[in-house]
Amino acid sequence: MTAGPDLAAARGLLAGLPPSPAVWCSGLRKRYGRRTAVDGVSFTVGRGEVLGLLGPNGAGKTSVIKMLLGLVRPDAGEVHLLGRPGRDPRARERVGYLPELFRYQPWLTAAEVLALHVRLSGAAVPDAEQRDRLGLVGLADRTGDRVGGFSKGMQQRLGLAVALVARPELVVLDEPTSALDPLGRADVRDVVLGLREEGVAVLLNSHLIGEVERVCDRVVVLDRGRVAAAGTLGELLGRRELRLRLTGVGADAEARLAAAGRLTRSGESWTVELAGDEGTAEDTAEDTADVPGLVADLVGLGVRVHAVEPGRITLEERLLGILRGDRP
Ligand SMILES: Nc1ncnc2c1ncn2[C@@H]1O[C@H](COP(=O)(O)OP(=O)(O)OP(=O)(O)O)[C@@H](O)[C@H]1O
Repeated sequence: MTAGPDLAAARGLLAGLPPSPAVWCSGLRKRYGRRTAVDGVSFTVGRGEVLGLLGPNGAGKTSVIKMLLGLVRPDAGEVHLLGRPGRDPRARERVGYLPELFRYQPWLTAAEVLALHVRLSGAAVPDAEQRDRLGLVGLADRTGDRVGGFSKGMQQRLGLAVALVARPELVVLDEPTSALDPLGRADVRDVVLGLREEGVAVLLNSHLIGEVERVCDRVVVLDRGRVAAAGTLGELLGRRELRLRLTGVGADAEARLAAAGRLTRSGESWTVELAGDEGTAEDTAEDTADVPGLVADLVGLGVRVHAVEPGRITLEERLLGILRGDRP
């Protein structure tokens, strides 16, 4: 008896399935002494997805990240990274990690730190590509300088280059912008968006909610070691709105407004709830609805348009609501 045809059939079936998620964790639990830091946390990060981990100080974010990466042993729960069990050291081969706190050997230059990490990872990354990574994080003109003389922000940029240098399929960034100036934060935002375009998954732990709102596809909110909320920004923040101040609205114009979405009115102020909106907050309402077309139609119907303003609640407002226990 040969196993050939069965094996081939099984391979065929597997090949037809979607790739395993970049991160899959279930029932993660961790106690430190009598304190429960993480209490039954489960979530996934899809391939090429940017997931934001949010929550107040001490919520368990860094503990979860360390359990995912095998740096802290969970008391319970399971982890799979890129389709391999977390216990398997090969699971971490294609994972880049920027820790919250780290220090590189101060006597090494930035290029040497990168070369060292390439060697540790076992990946074959040519020198030119390593230099590119330093350029990407804004250190192109400091490659030959010793890390001991780097500012905190420059060290964090180098940490990001280290996380990215071995061509990871999953990048875990624990507070990547805590030491960065606004320009540096914008750079990291661009780096994360670039990774998503390349199909690299990113798990981002950040207290800068605006940053999370701009780059993340989905968000997991931790509170006292548990998942307090999870979902896409569209799901967490609700539908986007278009607020208009209009005069001279006749029946035809009102019908045109109602065709764009659910309509409410208070005097001259009209609010249209835009339908079918699941994008990141980077997109504005104008991206998902034909706002110029709507305005042109209204003007054509004799309406005077005084103001048009896209809006919805911010992630910060929603996060505070979740942590206070408000219903969505
Ligand atoms: N090594 C440790 N020993 C004892 N307690 C710990 C340890 N690491 C974390 N804790 C505790 O676990 C809880 C969660 O900590 P963790 O660092 O995971 O939170 P966090 O959400 O990352 O917080 P922050 O936003 O302040 O970085 C806290 O109560 C913390 O005191």
